[in-house]
Amino acid sequence: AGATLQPQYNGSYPASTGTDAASFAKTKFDFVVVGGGTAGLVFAYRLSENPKVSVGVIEAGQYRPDDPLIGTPTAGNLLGNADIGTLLGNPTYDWMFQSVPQTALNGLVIDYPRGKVVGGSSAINSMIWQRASDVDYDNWNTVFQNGPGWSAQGLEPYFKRVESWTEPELLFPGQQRDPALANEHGTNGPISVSYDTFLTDIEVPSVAAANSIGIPTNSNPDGGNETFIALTARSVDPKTGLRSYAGNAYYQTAIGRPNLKLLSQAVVSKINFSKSGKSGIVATGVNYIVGGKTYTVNVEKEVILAAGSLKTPQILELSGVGNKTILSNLGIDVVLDFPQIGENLQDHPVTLLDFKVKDDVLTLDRLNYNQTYSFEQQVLYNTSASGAMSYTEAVVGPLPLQKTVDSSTFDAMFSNLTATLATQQQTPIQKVQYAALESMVKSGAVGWFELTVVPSGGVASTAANGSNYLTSVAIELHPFGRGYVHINSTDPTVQPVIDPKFLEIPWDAEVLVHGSQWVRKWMQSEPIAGLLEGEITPSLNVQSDEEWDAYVRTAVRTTNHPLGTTAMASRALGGVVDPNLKVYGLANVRVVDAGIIPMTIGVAIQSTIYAMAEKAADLVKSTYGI
Ligand SMILES: Cc1cc2nc3c(=O)[nH]c(=O)nc-3n(C[C@H](O)[C@H](O)[C@H](O)COP(=O)(O)OP(=O)(O)OC[C@H]3O[C@@H](n4cnc5c(N)ncnc54)[C@H](O)[C@@H]3O)c2cc1C
Repeated sequence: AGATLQPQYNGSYPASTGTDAASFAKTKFDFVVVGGGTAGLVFAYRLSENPKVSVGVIEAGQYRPDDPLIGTPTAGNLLGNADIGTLLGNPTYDWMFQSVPQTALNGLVIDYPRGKVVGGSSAINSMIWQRASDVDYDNWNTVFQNGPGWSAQGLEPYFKRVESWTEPELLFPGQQRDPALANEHGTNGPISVSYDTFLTDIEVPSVAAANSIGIPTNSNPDGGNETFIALTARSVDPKTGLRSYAGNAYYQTAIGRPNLKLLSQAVVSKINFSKSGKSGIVATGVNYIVGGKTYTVNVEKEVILAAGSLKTPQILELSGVGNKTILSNLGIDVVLDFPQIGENLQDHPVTLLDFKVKDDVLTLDRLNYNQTYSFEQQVLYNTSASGAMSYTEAVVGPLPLQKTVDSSTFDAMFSNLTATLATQQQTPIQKVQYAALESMVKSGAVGWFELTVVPSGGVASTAANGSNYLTSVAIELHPFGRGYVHINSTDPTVQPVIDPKFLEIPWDAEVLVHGSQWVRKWMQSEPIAGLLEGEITPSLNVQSDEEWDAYVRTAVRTTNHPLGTTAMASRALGGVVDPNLKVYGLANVRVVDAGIIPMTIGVAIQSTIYAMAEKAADLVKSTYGI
C-alpha cells in the first residue's frame, strides 16, 4: 500500500544537455561555473543573459527535468519512508556525505545529504523559504567588514529579484493580512514563492498552542524581524504544484541560449593555475572527469566555484590552494598557502521529538497506509495541484532564547558560556563572531532556537503502519561550534572529511536541551495537546536536564545548512573571499555558494543563497561592463 506516484521517472533523460565532454572541452568560455546547483545556476543564468558572454557549467549530477520525485512537494522528502521513492539517501540525487564521528555525541555520525543533480540542493531540499532578521545580514557589513552592499538593505533588491510571490490564502491563528508582507517580495523573478493551500489537522492547533504560552504569530516574518511563529513561504509554484528550484526556474528557462552550455555527469577534479604572468596566480581552466577520462576546459575570464560549502573547499585544496600542511602531506603542490579554506564550518544542529497522534486526526501518515486516501490525493494533486501531495512544512518559529528559558537559567547559561569562551584560543574571525553572538543573544530580539512541526512520523522513530504521528523539532540557529571540511585524499571522488563539531561547546547542548524541553511544553499545551496520544521519543522517562542532555547527544542531526567554509570577510579577519566574492590571492577565481556566508543566520538559507548569487552576477557584470 502507498501513494500511487511512480517511483522513478521513466522518461528518457537527455544524455547531455546539448553538449558532451569532448566538445565542452573545446568550447571557449568566458566563465566556467563549477557546480550546477542553487547558486551556480543563478549565476550562469544571469551572466548568459548577454548573448556575447559565454558560460559553461559543469555539474556532477544528472539533468532530470520533470522528475516527479523532485517536483512533487511531499514525494521525495517528507514521505521518504513511503514506497514512492526518496531523494535523500538515493545516490541518483544525493552525494550522501557523512560526518566524522562526533566527539560530543558519543561518536554519532551525522548524515549530510547534498544535492547531486542539476539544481543541486535546491532540487532535494524541504522548500522552506525564509528571510532572516536584518541583523544577520547587517553583520556581513559591519562585523565581517564587507561594506554596505552586503547588508539587509543592500540585499533586499536581490531577494526580490529572485521571487514571483503569491500571497497566502490560508491564515494561521493570530495572523493578519499585512500589506507590508507583499512589499517585501518580488513578483517577476524566476522562483515561485507561495504558501501551503492544504494543511493537516495539526498546524492550526500547534500555532494556537504556541500563542497560548506566550508566542505571538508574526504576520510579516520577512520584514526584517524573523522572530515568533509564522506561516512560512515555500518555493512551490502554486499553479502547477511543483517545486520551483534552480533547475527548472533558472536553468531550464535558459536552456536554448547558444552561449550557455551545461555539462552534466562530469566531476571537476581541479583548477589549473599559471603563476608566470604579472597578474599573479591566474586560473587557466579546470579539469573534469567523465567516464574515467580527464578533460581540460580553458577559461577566458574567470572560474566560478559553486560546488557548495562542502565541495568547493575540496576543489580548492585539490588545486593546491589551502592549508600547506594538509596539501604537502598528500603530495599536492602548494599554489597558495591558505589555512582558512575549509575552516569556519557552521550549521544548524537539530533535535526531534515524536508524538503519537489520535487515530481520527489527519496527518500525512494517512498517505502511507490508506490507499483510498492516497489515490484521492494523487488525483487531486494531478488535477488541481493541491491537497496533501502539495504539502510542505508550514509552521516555523525562530524564538529568542529568553522566550524559552527563565532569566536565572539564561544568566547561568550565559556565565557558563563566557567561562568556556575564556578558555578557548580563538581565531580573529571567531573573536568577532562570538562578540556579535553574545550581543545578539543578550538583546533578546533575535531567533535563537526554531521550532517547527512535521505532520508525520518516522522522523525520530519508526512509524507503525496505520498510526498517525507528528514530529516537532528544535533547531539551534546561532551555535558557537565551529568545525571544518578538508581533504584527506587526492581522489576528487572521495568525500572530504566533514567535522561540524556539534555540541562541543556546552552552551550549544544547553540551547538544544532547553529548546527540546520547551517543545514538550508546547505539545502539552491546548489545543494541540488534545489531539495527541502521547510522546514517543524521547518519552516521558526523560525529565531532568541531565536526561535531556543525554537524549540530545544521541539525537542531533543537521538541518542541512552547512556554510562558512570560504567565508566572505576582510583579510585581516581571515576571510577567504572579498566583498566581490574573489578568493584572496587568486586573480580570477570567485566562490558563489553557501560557503561564503560568514556566520549562521536565524533561518533556513536557500533564499539567502539565491539572493547572494543574484548579487554576485551583478558584481561580475559591472566588473566587465557586461
Ligand atoms: C535535504 C535538504 C533540505 C534542505 N531544506 C531546506 C529548506 O527547506 N529551506 C532552505 O532554505 N534551505 C534548505 N536546505 C539548504 C539549501 O537547499 C542549501 O543550503 C542550498 O541549496 C545550497 O546551495 P549551494 O549553491 O551552496 O550548493 P548546492 O545547491 O548543493 O550546489 C552545489 C552543486 O555542485 C555540484 N558539485 C559539487 N562538487 C562538484 C564537482 N566536483 N564537480 C561538478 N559538480 C559538483 C553538486 O552536485 C551540486 O549540484 C536544505 C538542504 C538539504 C540538503
